[in-house]
Amino acid sequence: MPAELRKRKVAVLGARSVGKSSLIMQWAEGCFLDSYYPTIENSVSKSLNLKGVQYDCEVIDTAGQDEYSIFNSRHAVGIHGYVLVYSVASRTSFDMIQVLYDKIVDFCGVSQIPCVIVGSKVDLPARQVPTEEGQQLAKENSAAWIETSAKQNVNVGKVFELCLAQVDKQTSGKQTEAPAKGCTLM
Ligand SMILES: Nc1nc2c(ncn2[C@@H]2O[C@H](COP(=O)(O)OP(=O)(O)OP(=O)(O)O)[C@@H](O)[C@H]2O)c(=O)[nH]1
Repeated sequence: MPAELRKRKVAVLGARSVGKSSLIMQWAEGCFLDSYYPTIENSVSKSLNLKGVQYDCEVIDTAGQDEYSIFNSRHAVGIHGYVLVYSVASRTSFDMIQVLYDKIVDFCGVSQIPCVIVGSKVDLPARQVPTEEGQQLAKENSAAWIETSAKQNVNVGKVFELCLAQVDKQTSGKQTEAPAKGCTLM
């Protein structure tokens, strides 16, 4: 019997240079680049099979945000789930996570969104954001949470597995079409 198919569109957001593109590239292509090229916008597709379900994923890599960035409706319309990335070596990027989360729920008119909060670059020695603070932020927003290194390929696959699980948890789990308008309602 063919596996059940679920189509999922995921947006990856966060401050500039936190490693969004690197995370996606490591997940999709299995490679890492030390050089930095600011993203305008990009999308990557990949299929994966989890517990007998086939997920066809489209992942949107967005340009780095700051608190003054205007929220782009393309990052909410038709999106099933979110990956919000900060660098554990940047307190400013961590502070951006709640700002971004609030912008998304405000735009969508919902109280929570299927989301995984990611503390990236754990291989760097100069940590500014303790593990517990990341976990606490996720708890306060009913989000999943994980720390990663795209450079050392630590927990990269788990990011997207957690995101897909959050989507299934917060929707019927059966939805295969992206929402036609706005976010998935909670
Ligand atoms: N040490 C380390 N460096 C990383 C890691 N991930 C990304 N980088 C580096 O951080 C810089 C920025 O990475 P990008 O993936 O381009 O970051 P981004 O968030 O997509 O950046 P914007 O496009 O500006 O939003 C690059 O020089 C990467 O090589 C990591 O896990 N560890």
